[in-house]
Amino acid sequence: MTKAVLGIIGGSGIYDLPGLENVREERVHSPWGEPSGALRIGDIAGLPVVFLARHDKGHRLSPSDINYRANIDALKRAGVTDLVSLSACGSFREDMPPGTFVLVDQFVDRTHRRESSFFGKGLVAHVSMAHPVSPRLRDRIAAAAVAEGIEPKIGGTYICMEGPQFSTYAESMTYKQLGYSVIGMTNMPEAKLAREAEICYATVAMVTDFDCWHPEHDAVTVADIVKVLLGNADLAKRLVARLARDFPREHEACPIGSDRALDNALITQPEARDPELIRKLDAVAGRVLGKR
Ligand SMILES: CSC[C@H]1O[C@H](OP(=O)(O)O)[C@H](O)[C@@H]1O
Ligand SMILES: Nc1ncnc2[nH]cnc12
Repeated sequence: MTKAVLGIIGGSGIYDLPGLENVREERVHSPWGEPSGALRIGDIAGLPVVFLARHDKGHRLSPSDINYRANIDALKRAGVTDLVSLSACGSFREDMPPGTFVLVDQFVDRTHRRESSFFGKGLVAHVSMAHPVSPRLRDRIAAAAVAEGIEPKIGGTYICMEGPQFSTYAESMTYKQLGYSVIGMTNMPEAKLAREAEICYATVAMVTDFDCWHPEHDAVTVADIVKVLLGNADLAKRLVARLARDFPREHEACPIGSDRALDNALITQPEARDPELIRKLDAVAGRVLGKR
């Protein structure tokens, strides 16, 4: 049996988790570089919870500057089994106006200047991303949301753009016509890396705006986003408190195998593996490399 440890990545507007008790700050040194900031490690109602502010305190880091590999590696080292991403996003759907919490089930990755894998030369691995969100974790988030009086939208596609500029009108119209639901700048490669690290991952995409496609709304600005963000952030913190209270204390096996994603993913023969890369993978792939 593995002990459940809930990880929370706070996005824009979420730089702290007030309900966290017995907190200690830990600066984890990762072989993948510097995480966004110190981990805040504590518990909520007895459940171990680890919080990381994606953009760091004061929103110091832009989406392209975040070291996603170091963040996921640090969370893995802290024992995180289940990871919830709290993320601001724009919406392409009338039925998902600002204030809506969308529990997305798909991602499209349009980022192009980020390290997106722990693997590569010296140890090649191909994990499945067909179903990037862990359904059981998402169901638990949905139940916690409902218990807090939030009516989440279940399912949707989050397109991740590079940013930091918002989309052009033509891009926004294209994404809408392609049937995507929401847009943000951070959940990729985060979700890919969580999968490689065998951490169950789910996103609460909190709508702050209609991007720029909507004929009756002005193009998005940071000032508008911040206004909506603060309300969303308060609700998100309540959601997390409820989720933690009701979370099982033993990690539940993921029905789609997110927590065993490396079982059939490594293709490089043992004799062709790079010992230096294997060393760096001690946390992420320790289960299959025999390091943990
Ligand atoms: C402040 S608006 C744009 C910014 O907000 C979102 O961040 P996060 O996903 O960390 O909540 C979006 O992805 C952009 O980084
Ligand atoms: N419209 C938008 N585009 C990209 N990221 C966002 N984050 C919040 N709103 C966004």
